[in-house]
Amino acid sequence: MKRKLNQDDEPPAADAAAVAEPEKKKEKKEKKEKKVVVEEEKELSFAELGLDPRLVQAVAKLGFEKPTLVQRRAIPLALKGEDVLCKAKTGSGKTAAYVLPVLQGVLGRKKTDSTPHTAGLILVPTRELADQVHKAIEEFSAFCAKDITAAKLTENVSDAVQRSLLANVPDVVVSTPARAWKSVDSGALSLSQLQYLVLDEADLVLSYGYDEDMENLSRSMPKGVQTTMMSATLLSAELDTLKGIFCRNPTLLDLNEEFGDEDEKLTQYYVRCGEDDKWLISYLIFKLQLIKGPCLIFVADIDRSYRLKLFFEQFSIRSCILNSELPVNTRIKVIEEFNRGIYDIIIASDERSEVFGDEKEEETKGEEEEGEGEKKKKTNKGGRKGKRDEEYGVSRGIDFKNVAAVVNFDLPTSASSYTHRIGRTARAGRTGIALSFVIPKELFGKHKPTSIKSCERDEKVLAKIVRAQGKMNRKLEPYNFSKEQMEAFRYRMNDALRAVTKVAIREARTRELRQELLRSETLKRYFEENPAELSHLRHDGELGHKARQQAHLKHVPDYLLPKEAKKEITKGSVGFVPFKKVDKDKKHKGKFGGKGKGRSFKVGGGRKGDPLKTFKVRRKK
Ligand SMILES: Nc1ncnc2c1ncn2[C@@H]1O[C@H](COP(=O)(O)OP(=O)(O)OP(=O)(O)O)[C@@H](O)[C@H]1O
Repeated sequence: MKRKLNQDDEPPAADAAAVAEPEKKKEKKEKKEKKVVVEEEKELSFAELGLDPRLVQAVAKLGFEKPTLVQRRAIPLALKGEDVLCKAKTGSGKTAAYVLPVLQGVLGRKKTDSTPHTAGLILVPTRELADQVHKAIEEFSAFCAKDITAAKLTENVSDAVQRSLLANVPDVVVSTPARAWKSVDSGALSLSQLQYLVLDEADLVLSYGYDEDMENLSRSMPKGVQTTMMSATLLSAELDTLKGIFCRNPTLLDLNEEFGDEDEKLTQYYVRCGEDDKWLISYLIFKLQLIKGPCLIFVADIDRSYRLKLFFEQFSIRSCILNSELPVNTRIKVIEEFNRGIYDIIIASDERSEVFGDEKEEETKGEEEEGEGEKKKKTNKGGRKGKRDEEYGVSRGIDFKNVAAVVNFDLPTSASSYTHRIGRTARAGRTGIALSFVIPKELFGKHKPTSIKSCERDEKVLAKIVRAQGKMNRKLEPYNFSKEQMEAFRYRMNDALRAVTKVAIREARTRELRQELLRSETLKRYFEENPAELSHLRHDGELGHKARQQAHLKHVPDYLLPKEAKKEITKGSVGFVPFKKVDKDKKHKGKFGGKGKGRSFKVGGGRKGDPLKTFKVRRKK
């Protein structure tokens, strides 16, 4: 925050001599503070932050013209050797803010000391995030030749492969705490000469059931390791815990407070509606393309994600699924391909509350208590279930590119989950929309087939979300759909819902899993040899073998569309949404402009060239 100098505090003349000395000091201090302001206004370049020219060259290649606020503030502190605890909004560029100083440190050491040792450890809560951070390190060190090596420990490889990876003594290691500790414990990774420790999504790293691993790791590190911790949502109690474990005397940067109205690029809406209405509205939004561009839909659990996908398939709306059951390679590839513009819709199950069922209440309670008392330390060890990957997560830290909208089909159970989910859009200064469905208390449980337990507290959670967003100078606005016009589509929605039975969901879930496992393992080698062919493996194909197919639902007949012009949901469009599509090119695009146009995906040679086709045939034999 830019500080104003107070010029009204002139001391009385008689006291002037007595205060002369402190005054001088005060002036000096004020000058110093002023300098900070001037520097801020000047908006230093990456080079002016004191970074190595090779790193500056790399960020330039990535198209980063100037450092973001968090980079301007955190990088100089880290370069000075200070511990930093930083709270800055989602998508504000925290990755570069902590990676660049670590790389700079490694480069600096290599000038005088060429003995190999792991100098930097970056801990993240999920494997998806580890993959992303590892890629960022590779990009930022693109001009450092072989001076910087990095490894991630989150791949599905055997212990032997992991060992050989670490035998090369990478300068920087990216991992989840559990995998880092496993490697340290087995002797494959040595932290004895560690200089830099980073905890990204620091609050989650601690609350994910990693506390024991973190304590073990902290005991394996030398004293005086420089520590940086980042998150968009750090509570004061969490900060205290983190400080207690790792930091000497950290500098706290709370940049969320410096974020003004005028910087806001995210528009947030919520829709209060019945349990079945959200299926109806979602059908209309996506069939009539009221939201344009790539979209992320969050649902409460895995079954729900398949249900929504199968429901959409009834209307020929294509989507991909992300959940913790899918192999990590598939998950990472879906994210990559979404970022390349291959898919329009991802349905992600945000299972943190499902996997750590017991924690859910505690988390919400903790937020209620925020500011009043200590947030309880979470213990998640007991809550883990089934074969799901405990290190799965896509609402935290993942840099989905160009997401036009985040739809909270099911509202999360806490305000901080909401902040991270909606943070997948409006990143890096872009605009975006968040739309959340909220089930009012009086409508909860009224439509049994679509009712889920987590929505019972929607109203309470919404109140917390509004408060938490308010603290960041953000607001949510109500969005109303015209009930009358929606009604015309209700019977189609009911037809589709009826076709998506529990059996169909179970079958789709098993089938998808089997298929992805097979693709992931069997085809791995083939695609390693033929990387260009990877794009043949689409993840938004149809699952609906068992779901009754109803051709009439695939199109929207003219008579159903109201006369008013169709308007897409955009910033500032609060209130009534008429549905008719105005599209001059309608004739050329098919009656209702079907999915896939604009972001069309074409693989060389169509189905003929699709290796999966042959693969499938072989499997059937
Ligand atoms: N200085 C910059 N100029 C332009 N783009 C940038 C700059 N710094 C980062 N970006 C881009 O901004 C996007 C968001 O960055 P990043 O993922 O580091 O955000 P974050 O603050 O870590 O978000 P989250 O809280 O969700 O983890 C990325 O696509 C990144 O490439």
